[in-house]
Amino acid sequence: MTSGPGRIEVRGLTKQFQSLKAVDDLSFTVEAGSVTGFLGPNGAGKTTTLRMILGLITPDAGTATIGGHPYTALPAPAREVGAALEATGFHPARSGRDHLRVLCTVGGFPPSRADAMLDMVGLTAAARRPVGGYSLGMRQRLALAAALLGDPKVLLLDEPANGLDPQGIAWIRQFLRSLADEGRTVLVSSHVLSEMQQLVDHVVIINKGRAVHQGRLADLSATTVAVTVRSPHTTALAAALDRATTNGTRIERTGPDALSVTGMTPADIGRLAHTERIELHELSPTRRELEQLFFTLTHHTEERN
Ligand SMILES: Nc1ncnc2c1ncn2[C@@H]1O[C@H](COP(=O)(O)OP(=O)(O)OP(=O)(O)O)[C@@H](O)[C@H]1O
Repeated sequence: MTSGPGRIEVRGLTKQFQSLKAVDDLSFTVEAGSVTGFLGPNGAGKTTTLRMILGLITPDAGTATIGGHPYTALPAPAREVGAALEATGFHPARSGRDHLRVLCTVGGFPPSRADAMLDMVGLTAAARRPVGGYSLGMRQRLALAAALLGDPKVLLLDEPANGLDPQGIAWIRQFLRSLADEGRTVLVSSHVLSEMQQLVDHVVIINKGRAVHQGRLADLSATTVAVTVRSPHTTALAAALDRATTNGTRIERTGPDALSVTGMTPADIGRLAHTERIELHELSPTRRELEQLFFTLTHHTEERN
């Protein structure tokens, strides 16, 4: 099997808890150099999948590999994969710095990594304070620092933006982007889709344990992009658009001087208006929010079930 370094491959992964199929024949691939959002509503099976990728739960069927190997078969897993599954499990009386230094000892990393990572996640000022006094956002940063200690090629983060304020979300967005730009694989789960819109470039969307969509976020938005067109001559414009349309084009009148056009680019519409000598007052694409797309996708799967 050929597999690039850092590529995560999930094939037919299935896990049943009593009568509940938490993960159901799930397959997806995450490439190095990207930030991929692993998205789905509460209970969709995201954490269970991450735990199976990390060898913490045994699947009933299917495989999950990192760089072509199951996690448990990696020669130095802590140096290859960093994971932050939940920002709990910290000893409340221990300082953030001591917490990371313990992990350095366990993982065989030089103790200097602890301070370097605290600096990287912006926790240097709080490094010597007990973790018990940290906010949820600070714990998220500490969990991220812990995941990065071994300088791993692959990062698996479960809801890393949870508890961060808008400034923190902006920070993590840039931080994860820079990690991906260094060639790392970053897989980030979330059920808060609005947080992910600016953060990820690829998405794997799951619902009830099954994949409902995967691909580039840009492609997902582009498929449903609508163009708002304003003109004092909407009737003439609609007629011209109608003559020029292909199968996938939809023209809706959204106001006395406005049309919404799906299936044509702003450039196509502008060119046509120019040729037909129709005055335009606005020509703007309106991308559907990820959240709205997500509800459409999960609603469709529910209808199928
Ligand atoms: N150990 C377990 N025993 C029984 N059921 C479980 C167990 N772990 C998870 N589940 C159930 O499996 C389903 C999927 O849970 P999972 O935590 O993977 O979802 P999730 O997408 O991560 O959700 P959230 O966003 O709420 O964390 C849920 O219905 C959950 O209650």
